[in-house]
Amino acid sequence: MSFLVKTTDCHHLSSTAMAMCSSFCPHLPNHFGGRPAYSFPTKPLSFSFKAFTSQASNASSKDELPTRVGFLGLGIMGSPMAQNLIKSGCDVTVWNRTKSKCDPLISLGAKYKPSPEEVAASCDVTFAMLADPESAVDVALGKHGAVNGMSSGKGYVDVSTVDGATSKLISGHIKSTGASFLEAPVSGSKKPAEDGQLIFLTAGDKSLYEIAAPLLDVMGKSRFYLGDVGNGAAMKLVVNMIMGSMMASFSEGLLLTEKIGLDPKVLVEVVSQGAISAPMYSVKGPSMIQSLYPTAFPLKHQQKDLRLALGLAESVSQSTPIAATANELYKVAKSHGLSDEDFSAVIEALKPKLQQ
Ligand SMILES: NC(=O)C1=CN([C@@H]2O[C@H](COP(=O)(O)OP(=O)(O)OC[C@H]3O[C@@H](n4cnc5c(N)ncnc54)[C@H](OP(=O)(O)O)[C@@H]3O)[C@@H](O)[C@H]2O)C=CC1
Ligand SMILES: O=CCCC(=O)O
Repeated sequence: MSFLVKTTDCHHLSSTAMAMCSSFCPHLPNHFGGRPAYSFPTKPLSFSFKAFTSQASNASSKDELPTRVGFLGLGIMGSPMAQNLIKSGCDVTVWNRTKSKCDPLISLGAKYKPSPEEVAASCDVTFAMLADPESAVDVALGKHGAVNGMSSGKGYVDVSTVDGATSKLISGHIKSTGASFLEAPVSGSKKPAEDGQLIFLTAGDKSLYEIAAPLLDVMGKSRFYLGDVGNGAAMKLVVNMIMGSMMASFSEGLLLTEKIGLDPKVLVEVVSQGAISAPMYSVKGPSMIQSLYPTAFPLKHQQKDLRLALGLAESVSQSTPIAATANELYKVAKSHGLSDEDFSAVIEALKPKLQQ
């Protein structure tokens, strides 16, 4: 396993890597320049940019470096991620099931293709940010799916949160075309996506990881390479399993505080100063107290992640009673029409009117 955190400059990158960054996205050095400093021990990245271009069916000289990036799925996460790629100077082609969501990106300079197949065919690296396993499979492998546009020298990077089996299925089909596959689900929500501060949990073809690294660095603050396909998906599910339980527990605390006559706003402040402090509590607590749930991470996706994490735990006979209980609460919240609210709306499932 290896990981890398964004730095203020590109001094940690080899000159080859820098050349590659600039080739993907001409404005990358400036983009890196404004970021917060982190230092970390990491192996120097060895980019195989030339190797990649030599495999590309449409790259015949150094002047035709693979600069074309596809983006499939422009929801809460995909839109800002694609937007950051465009702003950093990448040549981005977008597709979304609901076409109108492409329009703001087209205004920013993105190209549009009417199917995932056509995006993949016209791009060197194609990202997919889709709702769930079903949509990830549909877009990759369905009629006019991305797989039909893939070929040797191209790469498919699935950043959706899915289970390992789904990721392996997609990987198998993509690789059968001669293309490379990387799973790269993200930790971090709407605001980190807007700010280019996501955390990528990647696994799959190491060569594609290295090729995609400058693009991941435009969209994120750090990236982990975890080995075989399935490991990135599994890590993401474990993280979100913990998060779902934390939110359910926090919800109980807020409601109990209020019921015993204490001020839940004070609870949020106390929690923020102690060992269990987490940005999630400080960010979401004040709106939860007002019963407001502006959507950053849809509740339906949190429940999907708990469901998939429970399946993962089951597959290795690991007991996860807390996550299982939390999952039930999210299911109750969903059944009361809260699917598209933020996942912090799970607190509603603990209020008497919803418990009947
Ligand atoms: N929001 C968050 O905070 C985070 C979300 N994630 C994960 O990222 C992924 C995307 O999340 P998010 O952007 O919030 O979700 P959204 O619900 O906002 O977007 C989902 C995207 O998937 C598309 N889609 C859904 N079903 C289909 C289908 N059958 N065929 C084609 N496209 C489909 C939607 O298209 P359309 O616009 O047409 O509906 C949309 O582009 C999920 O896997 C989620 O778990 C990961 C980290 C954080
Ligand atoms: O999958 C969603 C994760 C949300 C977050 O990490 O804040």
